[in-house]
Amino acid sequence: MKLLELMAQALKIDKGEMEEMFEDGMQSIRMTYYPPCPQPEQVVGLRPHSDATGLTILLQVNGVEGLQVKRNGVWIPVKFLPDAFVVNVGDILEILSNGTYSSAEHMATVNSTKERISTAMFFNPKFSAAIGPATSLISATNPPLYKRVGVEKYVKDYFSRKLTGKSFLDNMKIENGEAAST
Ligand SMILES: O=C(O)CCC(=O)C(=O)O
Ligand SMILES: [Fe+2]
Repeated sequence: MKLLELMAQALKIDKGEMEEMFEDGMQSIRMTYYPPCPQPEQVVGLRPHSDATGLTILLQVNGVEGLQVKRNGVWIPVKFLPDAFVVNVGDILEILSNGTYSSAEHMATVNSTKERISTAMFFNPKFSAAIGPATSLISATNPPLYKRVGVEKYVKDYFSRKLTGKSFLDNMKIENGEAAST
């Protein structure tokens, strides 16, 4: 919550609005085991995606590298730092910040000799909240770029789609001329 509050401060989002969304929010965890593969270039560990979350805190448990982040269209391997977490901005934070923050597109590769274990902790708004650009940010000069939907619908829609890169987030974008409240 502290991290989210500091982000609200940096983004000039009303602190109360951030608290209202994320306090008593949903948290989940995914542990992934990537076995070694003799031909790592032939397989994908975890295919390219952005997390649909607010924030993801990732621990690369056994120090084996494999995480890659897409930046300006190029895949960049993330260096392993002992005793450090990787913090990923998720789609919900991109929406909330009305695009000021961009959710991180990432993937995981496998290693030819070493197994790899990662633990991702996902921080999400509470089920009764709505996901949309922060109302404290929206003005005539900063119109909403994303739709507003209830968390329940957001989660249902997310799990009913095939995930490729950031395609789910594209679905949340307001097309030119489309009403902001849909
Ligand atoms: O294993 C990793 O480093 C990435 C895991 C991940 O992106 C996820 O669980 O969403
Ligand atoms: Fe992820």
